[in-house]
Amino acid sequence: MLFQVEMDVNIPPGFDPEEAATLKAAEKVRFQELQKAGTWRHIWRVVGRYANLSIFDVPDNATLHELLTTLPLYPFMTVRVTPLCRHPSSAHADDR
Ligand SMILES: O=C(O)CC1=CCC(=O)O1
Repeated sequence: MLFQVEMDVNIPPGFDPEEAATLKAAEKVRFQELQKAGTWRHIWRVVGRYANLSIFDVPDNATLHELLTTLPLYPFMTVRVTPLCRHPSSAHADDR
């Protein structure tokens, strides 16, 4: 199942910069694992915001929930999820 996921990251002012850097590095590592696995299919920066717009490919809602809530930056994120399905005009066989 495909999902559009928009993540806004809000690290509060005054948060320890070293801890923030550690969390960002851990987030990148987790992202790269999930990208290699084909689970985190796409990511784009949202212009002008500390936010990304991503496409996830996961078996079900519960898997996505587990995955998102265990991301290192999750405690600082506002997450919006939009379930997607294949458009009848799509030429991409891997859209599901
Ligand atoms: O920078 C972000 O939008 C948060 C994030 C998600 C994956 C990653 O590497 O950083």
